[in-house]
Amino acid sequence: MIVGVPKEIKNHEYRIGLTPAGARELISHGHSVLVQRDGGKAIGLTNELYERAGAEIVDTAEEIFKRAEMIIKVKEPQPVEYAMLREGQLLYTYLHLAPDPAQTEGLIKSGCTAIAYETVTDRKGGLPLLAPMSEVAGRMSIQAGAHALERAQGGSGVLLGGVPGVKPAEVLVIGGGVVGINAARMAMGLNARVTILDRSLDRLKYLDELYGDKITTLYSTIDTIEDLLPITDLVIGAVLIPGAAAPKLVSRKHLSMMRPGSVLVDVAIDQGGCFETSKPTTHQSPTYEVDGIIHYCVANMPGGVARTSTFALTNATLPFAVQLANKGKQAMLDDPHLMNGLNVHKGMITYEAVARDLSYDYVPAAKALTS
Ligand SMILES: NC(=O)C1=CN([C@@H]2O[C@H](COP(=O)(O)OP(=O)(O)OC[C@H]3O[C@@H](n4cnc5c(N)ncnc54)[C@H](O)[C@@H]3O)[C@@H](O)[C@H]2O)C=CC1
Ligand SMILES: CC(=O)C(=O)O
Ligand SMILES: [Mg+2]
Repeated sequence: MIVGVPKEIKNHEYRIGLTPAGARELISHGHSVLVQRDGGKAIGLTNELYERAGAEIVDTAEEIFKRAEMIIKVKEPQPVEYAMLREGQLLYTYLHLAPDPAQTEGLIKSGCTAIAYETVTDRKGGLPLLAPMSEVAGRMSIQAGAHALERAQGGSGVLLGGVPGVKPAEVLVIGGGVVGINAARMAMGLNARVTILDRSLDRLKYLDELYGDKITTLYSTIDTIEDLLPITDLVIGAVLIPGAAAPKLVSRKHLSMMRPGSVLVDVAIDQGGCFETSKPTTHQSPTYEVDGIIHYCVANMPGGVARTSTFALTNATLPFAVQLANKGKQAMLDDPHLMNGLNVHKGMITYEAVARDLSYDYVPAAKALTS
């Protein structure tokens, strides 16, 4: 199969869908890999490294989309990209369709077969292709929040760890999954006081067993959130209902309960955000203020540490990429976990939460693939 890797075009997105080592693995299985010129240059993955791995360097995205049978990317296709997709072509990338009707329509119109990293599953019930970027974003969320708390950034001027004689900041992490646990670890490491909320009692039990009295675990309800907001300096939004639009857990009226200059970091923004006042921001202009509260809502946080993130992403995506290149759509029929990644096929929506949130008919993936 011909596999194409275009340069990412989202604002300050320096990740690339495949490392040179990943390209070499695909080529060793008999596939051809096309990489857009300078696609990895910003993070030291030069054209020469890809060529040494056996890949062909191609000048334009147009040529990649034209020649490749499978496109491997990082972020959801932008309008100029989904306009270039076609029926029979595989698209393997993050999609986050539920909050993005325009992209969904674009993919439907293209007729392509679109596999979303964020809904591929594993045997343990996890999301193995989302997890590495959630680890990155969870860890970054505390750095981003700490910076936004600085007075010159509009924050309240609180240092997360405090100092001897001055109390540390209160960090509230809503959602104790992969983002949540990584955020909590970083916040604890900086000596902040950490509370984690979740709706999964199993997850709260796990976190409690792991961290004991270093954190507080609480069941997530509106009451719990309202009790905590007035004493919280930094809130991390880290909830997920796979594939679905994020539930809104902090409303605009809640902002007035918080101390001015407190910070909300909405990591769940790629699924539409879990705070009512969230709107996607970029690395170029990551924060804005609503009612005295600083919001950080960067939808591609891992792009900020693109080198680490690119290696972490390819480590996770490569085994499935090899299966897809080897077997085409049969790879999904052979592996139910990969099939869970299928969101759109030949104009059909094959992921139930996306169909429900955007009011499309739902066609189960197995049926769509065999129709
Ligand atoms: N902005 C960015 O750059 C990035 C965003 N993300 C996003 O971060 C979000 C979280 O991802 P993961 O941690 O990997 O998901 P996860 O599935 O590991 O964890 C989500 C947790 O939220 C909990 N949850 C669901 N509803 C809840 C509620 N009402 N209250 C409290 N907890 C609730 C679940 O029980 C689960 O433990 C996702 O939307 C993901 O796409 C991930 C990476 C990068
Ligand atoms: C998961 C995601 O949205 C990202 O890595 O940018
Ligand atoms: Mg998006």
